[in-house]
Amino acid sequence: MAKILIVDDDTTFCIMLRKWLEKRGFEVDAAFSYKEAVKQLDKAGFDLVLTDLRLPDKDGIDLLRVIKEKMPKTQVLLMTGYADIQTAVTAIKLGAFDYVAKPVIPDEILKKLQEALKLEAEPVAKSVPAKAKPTSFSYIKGVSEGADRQYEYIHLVGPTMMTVLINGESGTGKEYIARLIHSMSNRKDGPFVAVDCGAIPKDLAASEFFGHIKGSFTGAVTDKQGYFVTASGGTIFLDEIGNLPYDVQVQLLRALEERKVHPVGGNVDIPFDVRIISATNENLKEAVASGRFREDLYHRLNEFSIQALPLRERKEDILIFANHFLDKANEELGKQVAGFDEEVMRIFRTYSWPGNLREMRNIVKRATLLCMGSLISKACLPPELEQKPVEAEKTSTTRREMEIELIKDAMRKCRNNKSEAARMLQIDRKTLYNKLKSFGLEDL
Ligand SMILES: Nc1ncnc2c1ncn2[C@@H]1O[C@H](COP(=O)(O)OP(=O)(O)OP(=O)(O)O)[C@@H](O)[C@H]1O
Repeated sequence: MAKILIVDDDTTFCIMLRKWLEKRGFEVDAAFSYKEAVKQLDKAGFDLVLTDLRLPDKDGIDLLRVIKEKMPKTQVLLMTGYADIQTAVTAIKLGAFDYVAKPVIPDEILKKLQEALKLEAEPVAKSVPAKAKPTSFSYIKGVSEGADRQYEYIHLVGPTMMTVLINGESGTGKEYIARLIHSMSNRKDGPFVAVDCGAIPKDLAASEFFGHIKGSFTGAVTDKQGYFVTASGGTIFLDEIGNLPYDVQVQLLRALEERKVHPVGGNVDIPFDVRIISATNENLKEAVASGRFREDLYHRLNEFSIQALPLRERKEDILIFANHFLDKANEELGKQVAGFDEEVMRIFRTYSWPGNLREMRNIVKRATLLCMGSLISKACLPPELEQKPVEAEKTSTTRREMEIELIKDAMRKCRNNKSEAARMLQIDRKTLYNKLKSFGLEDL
C-alpha cells in the first residue's frame, strides 16, 4: 500500500483529503507545517509527499530540497495557487514530480498520484478491503509525540496474541484503541465483543461471561452462550475491568488459564479461542495493593500495557480531533459548517477537557447544531469552556487542583446533584463518580 504524507496548514482540508485517499486504499499521514513534515519524514518512509507551496513556517520548496537530499526516491507533488505557478515550475526543475493548481480537485490529485507512483487504477481499488476495517470506525491517529508513541505500541502489539491492558481517563478512546488493535490482528474478521464489566449485575456475571444451560436457575429459560464463546475467533474487550466482582475475577482467571469456560449448570467445559484486551480508568495497581483486584489476574491481563492519553496532554491533536468531530456532526446533522473561528480554536487549545474526546465530540456536535453561519463561534459553546482554561505551563498538580475546583464548582451550582453536575461538566456520571472518589470528594 502506497504511503503518502499530506502537508498543508489547512487542517480541515488535510483531514478531508486524507479520508478521501484512505478510502481509495492509500496509507496517509498529515502534517500542518514544514517542521512537522520534516519530523514525520525522519521517522517514517513515504512514497509520496503532497505539499502546499506555502507553509506557515517555511515553504514547499524548502521541503522539496530536504526530501530530494535525504530520500530522493520519495516523489513530491505540489499544491499551489494560481499566483505561485511560476514557482511550481521551478520546483519541477528541482525534482518535484508535478503540481496541481488550487482549489484542488480530488480526482485530479488521484490521477497525478497514480502517475507519480505508477499505479494502475485497479490495484488501488483492490487494496481497499484490507484497509476498510481499521478505517470503518474512523480512528484518528493525531500528530503529537504521545500519539505517535501510542500508535506505535498499537501497531506493535496488534498482530500478537498478547493480552493488553489500556489505562486512561474516561473518554480518552480506550475502546477505539482496542478496536484498532483487533483490526490489526489476524483475528480482524472475527467478532469484537465489548463488555462493560461495571454494568453486569454480580449475580449474573458468571452466566453472562461463560453462558448457562436452560433451567440452571430461575429465569434461565433457554441455553445461553456467554461472551467468551460469542467472541470465539475474535477479541473480547473487557471495559472497566476494575469493577469486576472478586469471585468473578477468580472464575475469569481460571477460564483464562484453562482456555475453557464452564457454563452455569452445565457439565461440559467449552474451549474458546479469544484474545483479551481490557481497559480501566482507575489505578489497578492500587486496587491490587488494597486487595480489591487479584494480582495474578492483573498480570495475566497486562502482558502489554498502553496508556490512552488525556486530550490536554496532546495539544497538537486538539484541532485535528475538533475538525474530525465537525465532519461527523455535519454528516449526521446534514449541515455544512466549515470550521471554527480563531477565538473558539484558542478556547479549545486552553480548555482542560476533563471528559476528553467524548466531551469534545459532544461539544462540537452541539455547536454544529447551534451554528447559523459558516464558522462555529464562542456563542455556540457552553459557557463553562471559557471559564476554566488550563494554561500550558501548569504542572499536573495544579491541573489536579483545577479539576477539583471545577468539580466543586459544578457540584455547588447543581446543589450536589451528581447527574446535573456531570451534565454541566460534560462528562458521564461514571467519570464524575470516579473523579469524586479519586479526589476524596465522595462526601459532597
Ligand atoms: N482515535 C479516535 N479517533 C476518532 N474518534 C475517537 C478516537 N478515540 C475516541 N474517539 C471518540 O471518542 C469517543 C469516546 O471514545 P471511547 O469510547 O473509545 O473512550 P473510552 O476511553 O473507552 O471511554 P470510557 O472510559 O468512558 O469507556 C468515541 O465514541 C469516539 O467518538
